[in-house]
Amino acid sequence: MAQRIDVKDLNIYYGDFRAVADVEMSVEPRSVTAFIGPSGCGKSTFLRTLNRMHEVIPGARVEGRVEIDGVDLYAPDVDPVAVRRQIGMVFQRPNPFPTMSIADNVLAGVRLNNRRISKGDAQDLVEQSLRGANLWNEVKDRLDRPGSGLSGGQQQRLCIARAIAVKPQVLLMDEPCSALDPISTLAIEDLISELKADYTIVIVTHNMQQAARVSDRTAFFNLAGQGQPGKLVEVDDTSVIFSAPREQATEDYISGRFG
Ligand SMILES: Nc1ncnc2c1ncn2[C@@H]1O[C@H](COP(=O)(O)OP(=O)(O)OP(=O)(O)O)[C@@H](O)[C@H]1O
Repeated sequence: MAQRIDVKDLNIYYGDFRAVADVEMSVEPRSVTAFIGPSGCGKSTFLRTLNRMHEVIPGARVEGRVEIDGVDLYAPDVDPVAVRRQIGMVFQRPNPFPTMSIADNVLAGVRLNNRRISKGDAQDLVEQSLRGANLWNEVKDRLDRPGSGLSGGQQQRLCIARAIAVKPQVLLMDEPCSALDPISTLAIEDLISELKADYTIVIVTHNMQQAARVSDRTAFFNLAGQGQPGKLVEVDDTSVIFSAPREQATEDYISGRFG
């Protein structure tokens, strides 16, 4: 299921404003890549171009290429809805459908995709996805209760279960732990490490320890100045970024000198 991502000469705009400039990078299948950098440097914007969510905003567009296993996501014959199905996204705040049951929350994406599914298959998929998200044991006796009755950390794992139920090839996570307590955060981090066996994962995080704990590769983004676009400064193995980065700006950021 996991796939490779190659980004080539990508420029990202909101109307006339170029928010991110000239990104070139690759993400290996079955790996976790963390995006780090100061606020406003374009990490979330860039993440959203990897499943064509960026262009949902009026006036927003990209130039350049994002290839998934060599296929350009932005080619004219590519259906953006199909792209968003292949490439799942988990957001900062857990966003289960509050009145929908836990089981129906897991199936929500599958149903939105108009996939017909028998009752038995649906039950299997609910179990498999909740197990995949390390949530099954906590909710198996209350699958018909509303998703909003879960704790924040459980809700976030429910959202991950919903994302993996559609069997995506890539999972994008935009600060998935920022609204969670430390125990739930560790649960999500463990889960990310397990999911890496099947998925290509990209995570935006403000938490440097988290980047160091969960990711194989880290990409550092920065702003050249006010009103300037964000740029990818360097991407390397996480151990290298945190011990011997090539760029002074990276060193300054990870050592807490700015950002
Ligand atoms: N919907 C939008 N319309 C116009 N400009 C936007 C929009 N969303 C973000 N921007 C701008 O794009 C730039 C990058 O923002 P983005 O949210 O991607 O940065 P970020 O690195 O993820 O920041 P943070 O760490 O604070 O979440 C910023 O200048 C921001 O103001």
